Amino acid sequence: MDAKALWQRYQQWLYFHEGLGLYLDVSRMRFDDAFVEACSLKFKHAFTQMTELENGALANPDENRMVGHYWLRNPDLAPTPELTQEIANCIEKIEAFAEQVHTGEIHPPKAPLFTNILSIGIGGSALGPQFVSEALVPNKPPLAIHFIDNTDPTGIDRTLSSLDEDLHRTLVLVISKSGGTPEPRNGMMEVKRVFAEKDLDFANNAVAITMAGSKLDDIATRENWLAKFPMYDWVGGRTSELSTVGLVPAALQGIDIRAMLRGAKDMDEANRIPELHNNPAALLALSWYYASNGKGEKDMVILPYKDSLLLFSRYLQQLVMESLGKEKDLDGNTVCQGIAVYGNKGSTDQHAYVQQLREGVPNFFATIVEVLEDRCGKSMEVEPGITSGDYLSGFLQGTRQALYENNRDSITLTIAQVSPRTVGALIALYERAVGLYANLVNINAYHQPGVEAGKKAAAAILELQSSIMKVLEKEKVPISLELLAQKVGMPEKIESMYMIVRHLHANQRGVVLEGNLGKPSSLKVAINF
Ligand SMILES: O=P(O)(O)OC[C@H]1O[C@H](O)[C@H](O)[C@@H](O)[C@@H]1O
Repeated sequence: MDAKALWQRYQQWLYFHEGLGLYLDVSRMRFDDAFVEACSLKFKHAFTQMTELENGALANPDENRMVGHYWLRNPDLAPTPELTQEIANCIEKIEAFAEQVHTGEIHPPKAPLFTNILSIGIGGSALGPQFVSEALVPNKPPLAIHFIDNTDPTGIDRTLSSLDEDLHRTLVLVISKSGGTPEPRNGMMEVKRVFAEKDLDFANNAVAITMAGSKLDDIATRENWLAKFPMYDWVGGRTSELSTVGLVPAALQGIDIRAMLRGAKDMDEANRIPELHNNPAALLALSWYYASNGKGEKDMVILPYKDSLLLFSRYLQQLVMESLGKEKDLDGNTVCQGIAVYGNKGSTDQHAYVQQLREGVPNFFATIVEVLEDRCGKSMEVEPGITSGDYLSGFLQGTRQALYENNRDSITLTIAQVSPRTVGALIALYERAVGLYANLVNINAYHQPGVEAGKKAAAAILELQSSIMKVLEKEKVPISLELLAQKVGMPEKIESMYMIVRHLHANQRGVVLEGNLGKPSSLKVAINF
């Protein structure tokens, strides 16, 4: 396409939301009018489905759940007046709590103020808060946030040692929708132990964010924790950033949560317009559908040209991949759907993997995120008439052009600045695009059956470890792995047993291995009495 035609196409497809100062350019996605026409019926259906979902339909059929994250930023949409009231009350409660913490009305027993937050959670209970903190935390936040988002002992130690002397001034948020996920449970137990070692009462510093009646909820009630905030059955983990999960840590860090909610609400309104051209989420979904051939054939590379949006791709990874990565469609056909997401930031990535994007395997489409505001205030000139921000902007345009010239498609999403309002809008935009895309490919975006398989397998490994220890405790002399597997009664699990005992051996857990560690058949295993 020549420059003139491309400029026409750019103008034809450019979406602009005036209130949010948000532009979406899909002109560099090479779909033609026939493709758009062919999709229009599918979109008609998707818009209807989305309206039903917002009205409270059981849009997550397997789990028999409503899907209500859109109500969080517009409580009037909730299907009952009680829910509307509950959502509104909850936001007020969060604001009041943050205010009391900031003023010191709520304070730790041995200090006038809380100065830190330790957020313990994983998946949807970590990625949103991490993304938002990185994007929006003010320079001198009232409380500085730290995360434990795994069950990695070294990671836990590192986070705890960074808090060290401040632990007594640390507000610990334990975030788990289900309240039964092992990783945050372990994190909580490890943190509790350190509190006890320092003679601090954990309950005075602890806040639970979970569903009513969950295991975590029970613990928080029994131990009389400082505060509890509810999570709802009808909000999925990966769409929970604008629920208590994201709003409590954001408010505590001094981030304007009302502005985030407003941004999301405005975006939702734009995304309800049932016209492809005028609906930014639909334009995204259309672009994804085109690029991936409706089958996830291409990966989504997220390239924000702004350091503070670094975690956007990691946040989107869960939102997109856990929602769209499904084996079965809604009719039970095997479809193995999904779109892989990765990314980091520009222009940094131009010095890393953009080489492959430009010239290598063409298995992706890029989403370039542009932020118009370079910085708060004026910039110095690094060359006559040129600032660092001009460079960033130039690199962005250069990459977009270089990709296009080599037949690599891209979407460009532009926001005026990174603010609570635009971040709220970005979250809402992608939540809706994922929902629409799921409708286009006829899958349930709101369950995650595949995650369970890994969890069950992990639980089986821990059970196997207990069985191994029982057998070894009775053995007087070291035994081979083969004999161990026989005695445990699961010869087919010998490889897992090897991995378990090797791990125990490496961690002074009372199991010793004799022989060549790299030759499992040579090994003898015993309890180190
Ligand atoms: O918030 P939680 O219930 O602890 O869940 C945390 C995460 O774990 C699960 O494995 C799910 O796949 C995620 O969607 C969820 O966000």
